Amino acid sequence: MEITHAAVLGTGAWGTTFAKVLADAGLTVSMWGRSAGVVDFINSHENSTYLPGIDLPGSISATGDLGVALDGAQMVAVVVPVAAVRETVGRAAPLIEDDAVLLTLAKGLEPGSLTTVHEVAREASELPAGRIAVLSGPNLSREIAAENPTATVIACQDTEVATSIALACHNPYFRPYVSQDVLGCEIAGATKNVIAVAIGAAEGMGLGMNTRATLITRGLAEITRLGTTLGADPGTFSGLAGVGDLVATCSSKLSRNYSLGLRMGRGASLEEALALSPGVVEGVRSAKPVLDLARAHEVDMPITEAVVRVVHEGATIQEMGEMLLARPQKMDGWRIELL
Ligand SMILES: NC(=O)C1=CN([C@@H]2O[C@H](COP(=O)(O)OP(=O)(O)OC[C@H]3O[C@@H](n4cnc5c(N)ncnc54)[C@H](O)[C@@H]3O)[C@@H](O)[C@H]2O)C=CC1
Ligand SMILES: O=C(CO)COP(=O)(O)O
Repeated sequence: MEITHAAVLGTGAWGTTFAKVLADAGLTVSMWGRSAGVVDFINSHENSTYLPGIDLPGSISATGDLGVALDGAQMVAVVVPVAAVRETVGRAAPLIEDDAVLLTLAKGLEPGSLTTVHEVAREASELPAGRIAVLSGPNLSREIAAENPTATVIACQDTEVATSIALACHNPYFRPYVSQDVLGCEIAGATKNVIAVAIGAAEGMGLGMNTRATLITRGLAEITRLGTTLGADPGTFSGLAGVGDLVATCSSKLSRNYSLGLRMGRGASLEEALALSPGVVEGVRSAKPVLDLARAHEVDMPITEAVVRVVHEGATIQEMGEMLLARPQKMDGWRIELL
């Protein structure tokens, strides 16, 4: 199936950037958003609220009417925060064209249900799993909007669907790879945000590159442990959606998760750090669901656990550092696990 017209639900930083990616790949794009002011900005070719300074192509239009946005769309990209996916997809479902495919771009787990975004979208839309794909990778929106080259992963049970979507969003600065490991991509995307909060905090406390490299490496270990226990492909975690996204998110002040940790490491409270964030900080929202999921499957996730203690249980950043360093060493045959 050739996709030439898409709807993008969500007019935040990533939704607007992804609409530009699609437009620069030759599609016409109809965006839907709940804020009339942001819709007007997009129709005047700059989303001054979420993506100031970036000219948007004329092939992007925006509306507050979901039916108008979805009319004729062969692909529906869902780019709202995780907490809004169920409601947004549920409202969109009756209006989605018969053969259209759904693409989810949010990264996190739904609190309470501990469900991945793909699963939430499947439940809310009642579409078969093979018509819902997931996009995840090292995709800091601001860099992509500035047309810095990057790659990503489009994962779907149905490889033909993933390939159609990959062809639709491939442009000179955005290169998609195709995978069937939907679960692995989703677990990688949800968990790296939590690790980024810890790494930002370490940086904010003045710790250096060795600490960062340690936390990235051990973060990847705990992410991979959870993913593979749940049935994901271990290879996903050494690819773009795994280590690729982890490194990007844990190394850039453009990341909201990393920046939140950074501010807290420098002394801000959680509330102060959240108030300064330009958008949703999924690592704070997903930390507890990720830990609950890990505990339900008896998977050890010490860095995630330390973040949960800070963002939900009132521990200080200093206590978080102590929690990680004071962990007893575990002997696993000839190996010593330090974190
Ligand atoms: N910004 C980035 O670089 C990237 C973000 N993501 C993920 O994409 C998702 C969205 O992120 P951003 O666009 O950056 O967030 P954002 O905070 O910049 O924008 C969120 C958008 O969703 C809308 N929204 C929130 N609740 C809503 C609801 N109940 N109904 C309808 N619209 C609602 C807001 O009005 C806003 O337009 C998150 O899960 C994020 O982790 C993934 C990759 C890159
Ligand atoms: O997912 C992202 C990059 O791939 C964006 O990360 P933040 O939500 O931390 O900005």
